[in-house]
Amino acid sequence: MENVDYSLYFIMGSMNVDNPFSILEDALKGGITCFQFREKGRNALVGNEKKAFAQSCQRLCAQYGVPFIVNDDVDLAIEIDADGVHVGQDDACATEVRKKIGPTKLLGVSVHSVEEARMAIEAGANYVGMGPVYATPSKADAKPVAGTSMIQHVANLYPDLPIVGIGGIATHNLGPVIQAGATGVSVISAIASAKDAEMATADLKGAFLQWKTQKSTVQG
Ligand SMILES: Cc1ncc(COP(=O)(O)OP(=O)(O)O)c(N)n1
Ligand SMILES: Cc1nc(C(=O)O)sc1CCOP(=O)(O)O
Ligand SMILES: [Mg+2]
Repeated sequence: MENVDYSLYFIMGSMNVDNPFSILEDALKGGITCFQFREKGRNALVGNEKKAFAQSCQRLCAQYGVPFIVNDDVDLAIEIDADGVHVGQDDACATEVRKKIGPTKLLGVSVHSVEEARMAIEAGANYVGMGPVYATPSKADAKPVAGTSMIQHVANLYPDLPIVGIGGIATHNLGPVIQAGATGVSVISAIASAKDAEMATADLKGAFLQWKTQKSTVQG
């Protein structure tokens, strides 16, 4: 899959939200550019229920031309022919995942250092996720807050590597993430916990475009 737009990357599962399917639909209407199906933790669906829900989200994403990426579960991603898979440092080995999914599916890898970024590139990652930039309410086992300095470091070293900032990102604090060199931002709660998910998505998109324009104007 080529020319993926990572600018506004929404992550969600069925846990902790009342109507995940309608939130996803609102997020798609509002303009998300990538979606990650992240079904894990307490109250997460398993087995056939998980697969059926994943497939309904996948069909919806396809209607909007938005890539559908599965978190952690490489076998599910292959079984339902998802557009890609995202793995962290404690998940399946990225090199092995690339071998399993083949050359065309998207591979995202969470990284926290230059060395992890280098290894992700070697493994054939299409993009990396870097966080938590800010404190996050959505991941109990998140690493300590990292800010934006490592994003800036990795972006300078690997200018062609798409970087998605993640963790506590919202409209009001998205600017420094883009200024540091991130290609896009990934969010859960800024959309999933919003009163109006479509409007929240449109606001995030507007803020992203504003900061991106400002960055390219300054860079010339
Ligand atoms: C885009 C993106 N970046 C980072 C992560 C975190 O992945 P991981 O460290 O494997 O943690 P879990 O999400 O699996 O709990 C991500 N999912 N997406
Ligand atoms: C899934 C995930 N991964 C993180 C990381 O730092 O790797 S932070 C995170 C949760 C992001 O949710 P919210 O936008 O609500 O903070
Ligand atoms: Mg993971």
